[in-house]
Amino acid sequence: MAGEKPEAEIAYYRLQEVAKHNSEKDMWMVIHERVYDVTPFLGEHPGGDEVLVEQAGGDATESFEDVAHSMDAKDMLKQYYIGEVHPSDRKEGSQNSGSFFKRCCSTCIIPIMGAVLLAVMYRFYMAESRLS
Ligand code: HEM
Repeated sequence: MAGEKPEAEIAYYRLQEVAKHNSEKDMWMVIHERVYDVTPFLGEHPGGDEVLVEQAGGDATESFEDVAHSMDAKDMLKQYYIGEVHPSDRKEGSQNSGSFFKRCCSTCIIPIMGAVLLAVMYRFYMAESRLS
């Protein structure tokens, strides 16, 4: 599977490079920070060529997700995978960017802070009720 390639084998592309491949003879696009060469898919896409042409050379993540493509469609992406967006061009907070630790921290910090606050309040409450 694409995401399982060892780090050294992964090809990284700058968005500037992806943008050059924007014709019907040579069409790349980005979906979730991954780069796909969809040239062979033109003429085969059940949603038509027009929508692909509109996204040619750009980031098609939003339009791809807006259509709520099936699992089969998501599986098909693998066939066209050629590499990843260069880390310097990734959007902050995107699904595929940042380390696991960074992503986990940003989602876990609020519940953890809430739990700590509750524990402190509980201890304070217990100490008060023992005094009275
Ligand atoms: C390589 C990328 C893409 C693949 C592999 C792909 C695959 C597919 C497949 C298999 C379908 C049939 C329905 C399904 O199984 O979900 C479909 C439908 C469709 N796709 Fe894509 N698609 C891609 C990119 C896009 C993009 C960038 C758009 C932009 C809007 C798009 C728009 C649509 C539309 C409008 C339909 C028709 C939905 C319907 O009739 O219900 N697709 N696509």
